[in-house]
Amino acid sequence: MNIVELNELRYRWKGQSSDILRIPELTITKGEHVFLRGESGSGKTTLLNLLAGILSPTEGSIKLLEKDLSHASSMAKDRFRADHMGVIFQQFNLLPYLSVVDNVTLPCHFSARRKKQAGDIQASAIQLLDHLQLHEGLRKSLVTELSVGQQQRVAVARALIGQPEIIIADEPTSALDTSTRDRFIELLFSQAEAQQSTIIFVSHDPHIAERFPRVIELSEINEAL
Ligand SMILES: Nc1ncnc2c1ncn2[C@@H]1O[C@H](COP(=O)(O)OP(=O)(O)OP(=O)(O)O)[C@@H](O)[C@H]1O
Repeated sequence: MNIVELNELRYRWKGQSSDILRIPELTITKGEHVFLRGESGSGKTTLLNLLAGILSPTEGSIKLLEKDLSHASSMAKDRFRADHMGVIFQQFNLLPYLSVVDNVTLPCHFSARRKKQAGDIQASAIQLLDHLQLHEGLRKSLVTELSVGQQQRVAVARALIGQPEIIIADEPTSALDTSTRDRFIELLFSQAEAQQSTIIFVSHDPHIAERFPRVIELSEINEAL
């Protein structure tokens, strides 16, 4: 099954005279772990935002799970993201006034599908946090009391809860030391494999790229560069 299908995709920022992205074709299939590589400013985050439905293509189509979402309303895209995507961005977008566990269970409050798949959402959050080796004593803490590396793990648990089909991660390991980074990747992979999720991962770290079975060089698929 194709999880992502791009066709003749173009994206141009408002006020710019040229496209930042022009991708004739890209297909990512179920369960693939894909690493997206490219120079700073080449459009990696822009592409992830298009996939996540935060931006809309200037031209062309984006199909996710075989549904064409290019011209869907923002509400429909928000719904789709809540139901089918776990997103980890550079700024983790954790809610400062909620505890660690409540941040992790958040997607289940926006998506009945994710809630159903998680089952007991508190237990599911705790299980994910345990897998990610977040100290038990921190579960009830506010996320503002956590180190950046600990916050990254909370963001990962939140992305994985309720078994979304697509995990999108933009530089999620930038604040981790090498051993925590390696453990983080192991856990992301094993969790994604257990739930058959597709991963699309952006990072500047060449050691992480080595771990991915498929590396996409943005310059090779993007004719706008
Ligand atoms: N909100 C915006 N409005 C206008 N231009 C933008 C906006 N966000 C990004 N850009 C431009 O789009 C281009 C691609 O940016 P993007 O963040 O996608 O690159 P990137 O490959 O993720 O870079 P990095 O590796 O440094 O994070 C840059 O030239 C940037 O200036």
